Amino acid sequence: MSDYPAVKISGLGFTYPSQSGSLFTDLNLEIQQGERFGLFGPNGAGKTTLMSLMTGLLPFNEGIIELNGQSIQTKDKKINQLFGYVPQDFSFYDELTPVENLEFFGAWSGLNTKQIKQRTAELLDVMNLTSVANKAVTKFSGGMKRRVNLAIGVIHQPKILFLDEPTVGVDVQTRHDILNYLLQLNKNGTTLIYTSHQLSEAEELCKRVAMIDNGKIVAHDDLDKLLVDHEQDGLEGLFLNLTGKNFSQS
Ligand SMILES: Nc1ncnc2c1ncn2[C@@H]1O[C@H](COP(=O)(O)OP(=O)(O)OP(=O)(O)O)[C@@H](O)[C@H]1O
Repeated sequence: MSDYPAVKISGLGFTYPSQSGSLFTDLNLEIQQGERFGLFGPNGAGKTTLMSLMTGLLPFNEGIIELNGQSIQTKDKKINQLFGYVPQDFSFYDELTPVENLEFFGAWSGLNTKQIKQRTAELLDVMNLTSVANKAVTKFSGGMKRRVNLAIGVIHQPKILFLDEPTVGVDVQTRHDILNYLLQLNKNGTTLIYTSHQLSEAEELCKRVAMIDNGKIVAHDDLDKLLVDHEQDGLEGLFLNLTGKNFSQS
């Protein structure tokens, strides 16, 4: 494991071209190796945008974002192999089967044929998708699609995994299975960087959190410590205390 933080953001500035003001100004954040880190905030706070910046999907001009000590702005393909991204919107090809999707994204992330075959079989099993492995994803339920989305994000065994609302629209059993899988990945050394509006799930998964409001980080610490410091017994109260906004309405 390297000595670098998993993520280091220094002096980040970002403005959407269509917006008048900056969303982020001089934003700084460090996430250490092996953390289970949650990024929370009201609708429009900037969580998805920050994920897109950390994963290089959105370009920026001000500041530096490093993953394991490497700038995300480098053109080196190795940095893409370092992290996985499970976006809120499904990122697979609907008309393809889970096997075809995993083969495609496995090759895209640099795996060889043997590795792709092995990882595809493993992930179909772990995600309980073996019986539908050769059926087009378009006919799947929301929960099955979430599992395909997650499998694609982890096919290359990334060291850092970004997850944007990975359990939206899934049933209790699927949520439980996904959370257990993520905890297992973290035990084996994967850094998890997660955002969600499911607070009970977040409390279960995240050890360290940052609260973001209007593009500013208003708190960043161990979840347990923040709860004690702000005399709260859960993320819902903490959120209200820090942002003045009700999470369930955000
Ligand atoms: N493509 C875009 N072009 C212009 N403005 C955008 C774009 N995407 C997001 N924004 C604006 O940037 C701000 C942050 O949005 P973002 O989606 O990052 O928030 P969020 O915290 O992820 O919200 P949510 O909880 O609703 O997913 C909002 O004011 C939003 O309107």
